[in-house]
Amino acid sequence: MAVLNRLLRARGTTAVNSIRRFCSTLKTEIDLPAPPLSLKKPLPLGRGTGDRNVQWVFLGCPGVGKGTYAGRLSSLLGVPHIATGDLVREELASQGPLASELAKIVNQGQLVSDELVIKLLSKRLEAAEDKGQSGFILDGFPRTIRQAEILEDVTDIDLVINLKLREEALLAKCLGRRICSECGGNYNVACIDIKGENGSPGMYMAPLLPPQHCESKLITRSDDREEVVKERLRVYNEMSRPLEEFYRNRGKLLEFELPGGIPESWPKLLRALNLDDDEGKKSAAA
Ligand SMILES: Nc1ncnc2c1ncn2[C@@H]1O[C@H](COP(=O)(O)OP(=O)(O)O)[C@@H](O)[C@H]1O
Repeated sequence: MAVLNRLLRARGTTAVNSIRRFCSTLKTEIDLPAPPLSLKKPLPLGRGTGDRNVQWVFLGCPGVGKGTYAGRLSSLLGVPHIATGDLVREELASQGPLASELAKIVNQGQLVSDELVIKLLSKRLEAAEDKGQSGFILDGFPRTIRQAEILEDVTDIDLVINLKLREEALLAKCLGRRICSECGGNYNVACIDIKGENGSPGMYMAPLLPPQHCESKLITRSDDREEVVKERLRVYNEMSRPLEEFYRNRGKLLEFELPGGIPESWPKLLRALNLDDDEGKKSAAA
């Protein structure tokens, strides 16, 4: 990890080479030219035999549903879904030396340091590599321009999906989030029903209720409290929103406005990604 720390202090050529060496253990094919990106036909990008798997990123505000759609696409495409928020929470739960400092940061809705997130992400990518997995769908990383630059130095990202949802739904979705403490299933008890007015359409998102055997084991994330969610939304706008421009300038950004809940949004997302004719896989992920 000293290599990463050096890189984070000075992103000079030597440091970049160091991280390239480091990341070559992750088999991220640093020197491969990025496959030509066309949002009309983003697939099959690197899905053929002997080629690498997709390397995608999900952007979007807290509560937008990055985890839900990244998870579904990861099952569909057979690539690991890597959520840095989950990695941070695992580190917190491990009660290691960093746990109490981390808890303070996360529960105030702030970002943890780039150094720590990169360390956790590198470990996770190494584990994926050890399991013979290739490609990834990143969710929650990068979250700052600095993280995006570091990622760009070490690998090619094919596509960045920017999920968008009406502002009034975001807070309610975060506050409605529930996790089963036993099986880890993610649910949402919020029922979002925005009436259409003055020409703007209404929107309905049904709750995603847990099965009966999970009902008594539901917990709420400690950072899904109203004041913390509002701070996370503010931090997102300040630190992460500039990533849209960063990836738009590179021709990698796919903007996707969620039209409603999973039943309406999932087929439309598949269509936007040119995955909709793959019926077998679609049902496998449903
Ligand atoms: N890439 C990152 N950089 C810095 N902090 C991160 C990153 N990813 C996750 N975190 C930390 O973990 C918390 C939870 O992340 P996540 O589950 O992705 O939340 P959200 O629902 O806000 O998208 C964040 O508020 C932040 O403290």
